[in-house]
Amino acid sequence: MLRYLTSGESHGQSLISILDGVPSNIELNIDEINEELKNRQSGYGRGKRMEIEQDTINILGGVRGKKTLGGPISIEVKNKDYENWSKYMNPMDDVDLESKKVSNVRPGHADLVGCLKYDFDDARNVLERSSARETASRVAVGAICKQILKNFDIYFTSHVVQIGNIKDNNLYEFDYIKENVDNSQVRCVNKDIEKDMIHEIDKVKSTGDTIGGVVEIRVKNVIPGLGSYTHFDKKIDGELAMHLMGTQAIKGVEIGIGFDVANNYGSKVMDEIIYNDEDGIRRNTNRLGGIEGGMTTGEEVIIRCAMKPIPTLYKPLNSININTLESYQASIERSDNCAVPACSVVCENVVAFVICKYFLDKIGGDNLLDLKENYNSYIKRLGDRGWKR
Ligand SMILES: Cc1cc2nc3c(=O)[nH]c(=O)nc-3n(C[C@H](O)[C@H](O)[C@H](O)COP(=O)(O)O)c2cc1C
Ligand SMILES: C=C(O[C@@H]1CC(C(=O)O)=C[C@@H](OP(=O)(O)O)[C@H]1O)C(=O)O
Repeated sequence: MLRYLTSGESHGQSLISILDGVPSNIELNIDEINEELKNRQSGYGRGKRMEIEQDTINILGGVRGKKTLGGPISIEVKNKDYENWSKYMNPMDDVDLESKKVSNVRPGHADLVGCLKYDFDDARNVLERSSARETASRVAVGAICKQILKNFDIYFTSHVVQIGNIKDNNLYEFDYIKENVDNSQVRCVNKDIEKDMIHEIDKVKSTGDTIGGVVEIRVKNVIPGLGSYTHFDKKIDGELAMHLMGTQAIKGVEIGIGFDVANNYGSKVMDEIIYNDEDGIRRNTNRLGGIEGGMTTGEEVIIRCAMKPIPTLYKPLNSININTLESYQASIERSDNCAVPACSVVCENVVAFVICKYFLDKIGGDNLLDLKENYNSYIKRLGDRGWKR
């Protein structure tokens, strides 16, 4: 079973992930993984921290000569900012616990409940781990998963479809999205709407406020039958939602038309099934986003995620000092103003992990050769039943 763990604090030495369950002989392209990390850092609205970090991975185990060995892969992303934080963050030396202490807890963050639950008088002990810095690890893991799936022509893309109330309601082809997202901007493929989004981010920033939005993730060439209807914890939509909701600041996940299923009649929600000799079994529409009964249908997987506005405001919100219980304004050091574009890259890679996990579960194989043979035999069997790739 494909699984991973991440470890590390936002201003600690490194972020570490261990990805276990990758078959052997998968060739890894480090530049492509680093490109994903760069994209996560680049979006419009990011704060000063991104000027310090230049995320790249260092593979510490599980790979030899650019090919996976079948064992756990350990991945390091160094925090450059550690140089500025070592006297507060060193794990095994005495550290300065006072001068960077966070007592004025921030609404919308894990600060308050984290301090109560883990018995801390310093919210730094909470925020270091709850920080979305951890998403760099998830992107590194997802980027490796993408490289596994590339061997089977399964591809991923994502774009920003909403910033605040500015929406891009158009439906685009997968390749059009891939070619037109600009990582240095908002990752909205419609350039006119993107300008409005940038204007909106700037406007909100000038008032000391923050803004959220919606990202869409697409997966192309997924085979039918990833996931299962047989038990709730085998449903792939459930697992996608868990991993995406487990991403910092994601407050809603929709598959296909999502909440709109409730506004429409059944005839406008279901995707009718058709067959012709040339294309095999197909759908004219894909409103249910490529998942039925907890399984992929073979149509494109379409997922949307709502990201809340960044909780740290330059116009600070009212809160309390966790130790004196006096009223204060929430602490602020520095912060992103809008991280929706970054979140699009994160969610895309989070989805890549889940799709890869279910793909390996369905197809099986300790090495790339076995995987390919099993895959071909499944595709052939589906072909005999009328489904064509
Ligand atoms: C890519 C990304 C960047 C983020 N940057 C910041 C930030 O700079 N400042 C901040 O206060 N929150 C930021 N957040 C959001 C917080 O990490 C998140 O809201 C917080 O950990 C509480 O978790 P929750 O929103 O899931 O409840 C970011 C989230 C993501 C996904
Ligand atoms: C470091 C990253 O994002 C951070 C996520 C984050 C938060 O509270 O979630 C707060 C900020 O951290 P800092 O206070 O160090 O500037 C962001 O920069 C990153 O995405 O790599």
